[in-house]
Amino acid sequence: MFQLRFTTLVEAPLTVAFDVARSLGRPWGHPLEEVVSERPWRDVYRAAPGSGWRTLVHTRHFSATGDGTRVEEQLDVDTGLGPADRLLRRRVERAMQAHLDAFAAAAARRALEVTQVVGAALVDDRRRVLVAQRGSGPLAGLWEFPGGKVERGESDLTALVRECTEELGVRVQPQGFLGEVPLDGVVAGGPPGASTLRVWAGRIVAGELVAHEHTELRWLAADELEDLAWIAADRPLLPAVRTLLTHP
Ligand SMILES: Nc1nc2c([nH]c(=O)n2[C@H]2C[C@H](O)[C@@H](COP(=O)(O)OP(=O)(O)OP(=O)(O)O)O2)c(=O)[nH]1
Repeated sequence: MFQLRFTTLVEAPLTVAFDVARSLGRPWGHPLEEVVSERPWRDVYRAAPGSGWRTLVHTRHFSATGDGTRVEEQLDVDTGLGPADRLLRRRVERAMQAHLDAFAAAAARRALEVTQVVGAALVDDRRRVLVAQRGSGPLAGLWEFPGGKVERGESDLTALVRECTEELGVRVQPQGFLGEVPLDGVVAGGPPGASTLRVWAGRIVAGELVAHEHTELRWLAADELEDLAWIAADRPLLPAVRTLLTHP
């Protein structure tokens, strides 16, 4: 019996890392059956009963970070053949390393096809967050984090600073990463994984706030977050914003 763990940081949003991992399969020939699939957070596969393995379970966790998606994998293997486990372990380890390098490269390539939106949860000295009401388009009237689409060749944080200057007339300093949500079908329709929103905490460091593109700007305290008419896709990020405001 042995257990192997691998951690890979992939320069791609969650949905892309998850979908590419699944399309690549695994570096061994034995077919596995899926027992859990929670896109884009987690999946678990195991060798089917009767396949000859006493245990073969492959668990993957995907989590968003400021630098991309962290993929944590665990393999639990028992051939039931004692010493054969040791040989197998070395082979699986080598095969997995090469496989994970290829996975990271493939996911980074696929990420280039995704529309990435960045948002800023800007916090003031009174522990309030700035929210903005969209003025036009299908989401007009709903509230969001200031921000916008990352342009080709631009980093997420460069885009965040640029968008805040364009939309609000201020210079912001991004701080900790707050989270990521899929925007499938929200930005431009498109297939699952076609767009994502990644949000950072931040502060205004220069300039006077002006709503250049939004109908209205508001500063909200933690207990006012829930009642706002948010773009629905943003709601899963609210607990992290609340934590930011209550435990700075
Ligand atoms: N800025 C922002 N956009 C969001 C949020 N939630 C959400 O679904 N979106 C969607 C709305 C839009 O479809 C898309 C962002 O596009 P945008 O039109 O603001 O981007 P942009 O400023 O780069 O505009 P453009 O160049 O396409 O005109 O992401 C959010 O919290 N903030």
